[in-house]
Amino acid sequence: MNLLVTGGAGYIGSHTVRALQRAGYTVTVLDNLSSGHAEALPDGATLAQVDLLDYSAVKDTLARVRPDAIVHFAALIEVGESMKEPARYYRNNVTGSLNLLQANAETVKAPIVFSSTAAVYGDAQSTPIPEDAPKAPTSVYGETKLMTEHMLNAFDRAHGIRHIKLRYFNVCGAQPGGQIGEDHPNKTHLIELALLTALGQREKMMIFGEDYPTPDGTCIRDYIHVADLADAHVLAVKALLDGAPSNAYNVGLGHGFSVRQVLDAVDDVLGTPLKREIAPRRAGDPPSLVADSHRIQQELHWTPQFTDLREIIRTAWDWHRTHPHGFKS
Ligand SMILES: NC(=O)c1ccc[n+]([C@@H]2O[C@H](COP(=O)([O-])OP(=O)(O)OC[C@H]3O[C@@H](n4cnc5c(N)ncnc54)[C@H](O)[C@@H]3O)[C@@H](O)[C@H]2O)c1
Ligand SMILES: O=c1ccn([C@@H]2O[C@H](COP(=O)(O)OP(=O)(O)O[C@H]3O[C@H](CO)[C@H](O)[C@H](O)[C@H]3O)[C@@H](O)[C@H]2O)c(=O)[nH]1
Repeated sequence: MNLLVTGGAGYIGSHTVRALQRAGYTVTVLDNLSSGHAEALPDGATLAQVDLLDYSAVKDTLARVRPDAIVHFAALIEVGESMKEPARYYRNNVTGSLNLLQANAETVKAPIVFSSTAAVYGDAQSTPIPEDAPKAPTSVYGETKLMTEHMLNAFDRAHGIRHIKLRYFNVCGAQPGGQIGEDHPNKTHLIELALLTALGQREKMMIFGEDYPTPDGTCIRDYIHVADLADAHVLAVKALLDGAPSNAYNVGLGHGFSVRQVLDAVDDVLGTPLKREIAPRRAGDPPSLVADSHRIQQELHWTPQFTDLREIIRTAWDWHRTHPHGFKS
């Protein structure tokens, strides 16, 4: 079976491409390498260096590869940046996704697994958050993902193209063995920044807000290991290829950790405390996002292997200390 993976040269994509290959799929990656790395691709994966904003190139790639299913990761991903540069986010994430959906509808009509996000829920009214909770993104990034979800629904209704939306919570860690890991050009993710601070590349860790309505005043998130998330994609692809109807699944562990608790866990793994400073809130950040992931566990039989935050951080640390400058190390 042939798969097209958009954004497969990125952090989550490159882990998932490997998991899909291990499950027996042949993978072509469509990526413009704006934040991904050709070096992150494993042997056997073919790279089509194409921008999703180039409609005819996307359509040509689909017509040539003729995938049985598509996994769609390609996007800009930063909550804070999306508030400052909304046009770039709407164009890349919404128009880019629309190009993919329309080109697919005009060619192979392959089912799609889509990278959605906990950010579609915004300020959640209850926690943990089930899939049918109200969607009210607090960031442009979250809005672009919710708009893409709506487009997927419309293409199912109009063209019978099925999809699975995977709403990831906070993805972290690295493939055990230290060969690939997180290397975003702009470093914004909490754990990646903390570990780069430990390597001396940053002076201190900033805590963005300590006046949130949470027990210690800092934001709460649900941290999931990238290898477990990659497995969720393999299960979603299999389900679609077996004829499953469209659906949405949260992917998280169901445990919330505050920014302070995450930094405490990083200190434990490093065996030494990082310097911390309180900074103002970052625009667009909801106070708490914790997943109710029962649906994917029950329906797709997803079972996370990494359930201990310190163990997850240790896998990320193995990657960063052996690749202090990412793929350029
Ligand atoms: N990292 C997280 O914690 C997290 C959480 C929830 C959802 N997500 C979603 O998961 C997906 C992957 O995230 P990631 O952390 O691996 O990010 P990433 O930046 O490492 O990967 C994104 C990939 O998409 C490519 N890309 C971006 N725009 C493109 C375009 N117009 N055409 C072709 N390729 C393009 C980039 O070059 C990159 O390889 C994204 O859709 C993101 O929104 C990530
Ligand atoms: O130096 C830092 C970096 C982050 N934070 C805080 O740590 C928490 C986590 O921030 P991240 O940037 O690591 O992750 P986000 O929750 O902002 O976003 C991530 O998870 C979301 C889903 O929950 C989205 O999908 C998004 O793509 C992905 O980047 C937030 O409260 C943030 O304000 C800090 O205090 N200091």
